[in-house]
Amino acid sequence: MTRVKICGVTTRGDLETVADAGADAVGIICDVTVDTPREVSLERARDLIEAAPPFVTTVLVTMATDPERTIELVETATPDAIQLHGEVDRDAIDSLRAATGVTILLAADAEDLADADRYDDLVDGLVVDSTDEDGAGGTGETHDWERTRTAATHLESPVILAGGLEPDNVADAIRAAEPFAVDVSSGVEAEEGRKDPDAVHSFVARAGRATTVEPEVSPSP
Ligand SMILES: O=C(O)c1ccccc1NCC(=O)[C@H](O)[C@H](O)COP(=O)(O)O
Repeated sequence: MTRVKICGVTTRGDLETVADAGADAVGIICDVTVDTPREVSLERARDLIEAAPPFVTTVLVTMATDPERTIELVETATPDAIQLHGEVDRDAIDSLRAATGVTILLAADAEDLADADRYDDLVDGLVVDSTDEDGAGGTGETHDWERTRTAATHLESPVILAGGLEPDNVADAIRAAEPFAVDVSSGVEAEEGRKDPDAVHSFVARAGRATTVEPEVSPSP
């Protein structure tokens, strides 16, 4: 079963929608260097993370790279995991892990999977995404899912497929890339920064129904 993360939640109502739809994880975006309607303050991030029900993994998504700041984000907002975008050095990841023990996900540019190889031994998961020149996500752009599948065959870390996914393409993406999880942000929005409940439910249901294994055909009697 492919897991599902719904990213860019900004309100308690949308958090409820995501949990009701049966998503495995929710992403809350905080401290990014790009202008996005999905960014919330650290206080709001902490509030949303506290409000998340049990069994929904909370992921703080950030472009902060300085270890002191990432440690502060984790200690204040107390997410289950942190997702790092942008130029992050290995020592910064080591410091963050040593100080907090938090699960660490790293966004890797789907067009250049060198970072995925370089950080594979250091992180707990790799988000293969269509990032912009600053390393930000939320682009709404798809990439070559077959290439992600090929890369994933030699990566140790679980691969989370992101970038331009939506209810109508998520099942095809899962079949093509065979990821550990899928991640969506703009593809389930009603307007910038607000989720569309129907799209969230449909995305989770279609991801759940998608299978990477061909169904067995019973022999005819
Ligand atoms: O979504 C954003 O606006 C964003 C901004 C800066 C850094 C990361 C961001 N999103 C991270 C995610 O995990 C998104 O779900 C992922 O990039 C996929 O986005 P989309 O293509 O819109 O589904």
